Amino acid sequence: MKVAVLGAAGGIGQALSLLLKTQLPVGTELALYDVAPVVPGVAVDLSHIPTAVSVKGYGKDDLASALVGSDIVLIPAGVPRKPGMDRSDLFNINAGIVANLIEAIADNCPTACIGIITNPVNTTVAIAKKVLEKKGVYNKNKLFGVTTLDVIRAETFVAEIHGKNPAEVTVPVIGGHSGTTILPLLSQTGLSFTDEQIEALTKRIQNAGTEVVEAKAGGGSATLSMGQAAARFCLSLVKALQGDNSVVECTYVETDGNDALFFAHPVRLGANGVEEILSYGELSAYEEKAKADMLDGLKNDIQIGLDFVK
Ligand SMILES: NC(=O)C1=CN([C@@H]2O[C@H](COP(=O)(O)OP(=O)(O)OC[C@H]3O[C@@H](n4cnc5c(N)ncnc54)[C@H](O)[C@@H]3O)[C@@H](O)[C@H]2O)C=CC1
Ligand SMILES: O=C([O-])CC(=O)C(=O)O
Repeated sequence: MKVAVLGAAGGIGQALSLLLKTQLPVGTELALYDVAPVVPGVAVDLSHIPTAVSVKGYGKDDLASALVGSDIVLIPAGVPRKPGMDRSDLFNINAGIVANLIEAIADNCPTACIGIITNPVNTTVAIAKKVLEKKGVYNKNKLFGVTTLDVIRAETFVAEIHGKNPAEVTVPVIGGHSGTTILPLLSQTGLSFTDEQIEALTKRIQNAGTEVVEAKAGGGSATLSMGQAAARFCLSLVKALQGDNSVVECTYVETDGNDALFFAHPVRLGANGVEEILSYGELSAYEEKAKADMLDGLKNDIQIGLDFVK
């Protein structure tokens, strides 16, 4: 098994790479790529941790070598938000970065599962689809927008309110990954909430990225919690690729278009990536309305991505 992290020297990239070095199965190869000259150093640093996962750093001109043979490619490359910005304000810089990296994936490891972290996720995943299609290697079962951070935040905040261990709480989060497109399904937690709690919790989960951006006061956005979220997603994918058919994660994937072309759903993973897109079940009236209200915005975000690739 080979896992590549593109943008590995960044805030997310380093946290994620540390977690993967310590948690990937024995014998895994971890390839760390970044345009920042520190990346070989990050790899040497991690290589001193005594686990049976080999780590190698790849600089700016070595993208092809980093990618060849990869089974999973995770992409946290790109710029993060500063206070006052929306995720969509990152489009101008990050769209081109993602498109170039995806082209290289198409050329060097066209059958890899790709997890896109770079914002705006609602749009960058659509860019990836188009680039892969143009290269003739698109497989919708292997392209994922990583929305796991919304899930772990929802689990944390719900556990806090109910005085529970977060490990015992499950909250599906559907839709997209920005503002109101993030839709936590509190009705499916098996726990009860007042209307006021539902309103406040939903808003907190939707604005949690901004909560971090403001607290970091110009120093970036969520990196450590995102590292944890991406590691959870990657380890689930590894398990599934190795034959476990029972792994379910919420992730932003291409759907039949019932809601929008891309929509985060609970997804059963397997040896070929998406094994089955699971129904998100019945929504409460509050959730139905929240979904109806955000769909046009999400579809617009997706269209911007599709239109970006000529
Ligand atoms: N999906 C999600 O839930 C989340 C997504 N993000 C997004 O993740 C991205 C990265 O965030 P951070 O790690 O905090 O930023 P960062 O600035 O700390 O790291 C980004 C890294 O990407 C590298 N990079 C830039 N262009 C590159 C290229 N063409 N190829 C390879 N590497 C390249 C930079 O050198 C840097 O090391 C941002 O777009 C951010 O908005 C952040 C948090 C959550
Ligand atoms: O808010 C941001 O810009 C980063 C992000 O996607 C998150 O933390 O959910």
